[in-house]
Amino acid sequence: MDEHTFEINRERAIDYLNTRELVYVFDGYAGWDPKYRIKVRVICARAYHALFMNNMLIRPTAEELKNFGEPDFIIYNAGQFPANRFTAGMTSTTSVEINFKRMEMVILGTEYAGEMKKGIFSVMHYLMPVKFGQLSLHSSCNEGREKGDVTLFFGLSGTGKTTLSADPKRMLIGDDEHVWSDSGVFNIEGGCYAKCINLSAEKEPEIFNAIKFGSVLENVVFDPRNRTPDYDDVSITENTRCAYPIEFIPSAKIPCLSTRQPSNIIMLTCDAYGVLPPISKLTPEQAQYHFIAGYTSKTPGTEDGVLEPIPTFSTCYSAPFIVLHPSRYAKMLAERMAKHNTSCYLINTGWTGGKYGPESNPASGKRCPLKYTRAIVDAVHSGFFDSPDAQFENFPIFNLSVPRHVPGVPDELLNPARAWRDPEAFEREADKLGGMFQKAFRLYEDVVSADVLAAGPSFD
Ligand SMILES: Nc1ncnc2c1ncn2[C@@H]1O[C@H](COP(=O)(O)OP(=O)(O)O)[C@@H](O)[C@H]1O
Ligand SMILES: C=C(OP(=O)(O)O)C(=O)O
Repeated sequence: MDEHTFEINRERAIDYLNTRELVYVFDGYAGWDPKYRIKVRVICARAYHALFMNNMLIRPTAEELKNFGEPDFIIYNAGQFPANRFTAGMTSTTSVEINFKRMEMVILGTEYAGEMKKGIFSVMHYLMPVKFGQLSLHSSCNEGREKGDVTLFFGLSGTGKTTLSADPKRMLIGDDEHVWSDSGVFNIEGGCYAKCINLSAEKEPEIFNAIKFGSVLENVVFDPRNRTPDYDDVSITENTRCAYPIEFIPSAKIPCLSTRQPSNIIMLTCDAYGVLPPISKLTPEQAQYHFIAGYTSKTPGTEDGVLEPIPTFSTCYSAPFIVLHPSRYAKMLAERMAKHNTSCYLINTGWTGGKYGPESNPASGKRCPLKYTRAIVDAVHSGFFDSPDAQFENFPIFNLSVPRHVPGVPDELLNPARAWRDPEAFEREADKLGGMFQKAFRLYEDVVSADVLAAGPSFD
């Protein structure tokens, strides 16, 4: 989009806001480390958008608000009003745009509140590396209560960052956007944005209980007589959400930062082909390879038009939000992992025992039960994989180290070659996925070292 089109859309948004009797303004911070935080002003026509950003940004104290001054970044949210399709460069009535020169964001034609938080994330993906030399990441983060060890969970939407980081055994630093800085890790946000589809108190008690007065439920159907939400109702969309201040999670760590460097990185992928093992331990080269490849499946939910899991390669697990070449972030990641001796695991929260398919087909797999993924994450945190009890086997084509046993998880689930009913069908899918990785990675062949290139799938 050229600057002129931005100016037209900006003017349209401001004109629309000026027609409203009530306009809501919220000032807050992005970034818990005062050295790197930015001041954000949100100007919108819907109270729900203002409350959403009140929950999602870091709320200033009364004193901080008094001295807030001019914002570093402004969001004009006129989402109820469409963009003009006849404006040169516009292809639809929806427009979400950021102008880095003006440090402004303009929203027209969509009321999905998530656009605002992800807009700020895109700005941080520029400012952090370029202005401050720090690494922004699409990740959740938590910290051990006793050891203070920090884990980062990378992953595209729907892979389990929010679900797995809300762990009563650990302190929550944040569920979606972090910066790995020279002095530790800090959360960019002051709240969480959880998926509500099929939410239950039994499976996800922390998130279920965070939904209370002050939270914003978005697209969730509820009974107007008693205001009871129905989390199984997807009649509006599968992308039902709740935004709540992070302190609604009892184990949240306030301020949301750690001065410790990460001990573990968990790369979350949701593999609809059911090929990747529920857990494998990565070498530093494999960590770089998988970070750049960013393989996962988009699941029905966040993105419009996704009706079944669609395999995708979203570089840095963050393609829609990064603004620099992926190799910039990957290089910083490799340097930090080497300097701080950070271990890395690849966890498949997607399908096991077969690929995605109708339940009526006995050859179909199913999504890895959450209780097993949680047991696997617990094993990472207990140090099990570095203990003499851990035994690994090689997972061909992908050349991954897969444990033979993990406490609390059935052994047969751990190696897809054994978990599938039909070993030949598994081999066909593994070949297909390996080939897809090779094809997707061609884009990056010229910017990575030979070691990283060799860390991907191979048919030799
Ligand atoms: N094994 C699993 N691990 C993590 N999440 C799972 C698993 N199985 C099902 N889910 C569901 O998948 C969704 C993951 O979404 P979420 O944690 O919000 O992802 P993200 O924060 O990465 O966008 C949740 O609705 C969760 O209940
Ligand atoms: C808010 C979003 O991210 P996530 O699904 O990771 O919460 C989004 O992409 O709309």
